Amino acid sequence: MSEPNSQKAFPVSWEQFHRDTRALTWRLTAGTRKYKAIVCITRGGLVPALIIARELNIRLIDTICIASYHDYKEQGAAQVMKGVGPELADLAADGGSEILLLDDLVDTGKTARIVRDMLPKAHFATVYAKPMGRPLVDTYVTEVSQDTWIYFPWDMGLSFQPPIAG
Ligand SMILES: O=P(O)(O)OC[C@H]1O[C@H](OP(=O)(O)OP(=O)(O)O)[C@H](O)[C@@H]1O
Ligand SMILES: O=c1[nH]c(=O)c2nc[nH]c2[nH]1
Ligand SMILES: [Mg+2]
Repeated sequence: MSEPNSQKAFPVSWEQFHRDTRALTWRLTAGTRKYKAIVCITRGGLVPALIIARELNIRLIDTICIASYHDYKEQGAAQVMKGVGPELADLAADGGSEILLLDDLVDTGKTARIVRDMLPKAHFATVYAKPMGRPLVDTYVTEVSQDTWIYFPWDMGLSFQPPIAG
């Protein structure tokens, strides 16, 4: 879903994102699965990848680079610009059972579907999830409604807020 159609705003600070991503890591460690590598979906997945790699002491990190083209009303075609690199070929060979796949959020599930097709056995985790994409995610922290736009700290800056009473 693209921003102009959304009615509710869910702004996230750096501190909150860090806290929520740590909470995601706790959830991931509750299971018995161990990961040898992280694959993050650029660009939004780069930030949770840093935080989770630090917490889980994972140093093998790769990207899947996807560009989505948005028009005014809805998300357009998505193009995979880069898949997993040759260094991860062995880990990807069985579908990625020892790979942790990360993104900042799942919305319509379009991006998730592409990466799940590429690594069907990887564990796919996001910090936030909207209902349409939620069934495609193995672990997430916070669900927001489909008509909510999540504002990430890297997209925002400090600005004047008009008084609520006008
Ligand atoms: O479930 P979907 O509807 O596919 O939406 C979720 C994707 O959209 C955002 O990325 P975006 O394509 O905006 O690119 P970015 O990560 O480079 O900001 C977000 O980071 C997810 O990757
Ligand atoms: O910053 C963003 N917030 C969102 O809610 C969203 N959904 C898809 N892509 C998104 N990007
Ligand atoms: Mg993204």
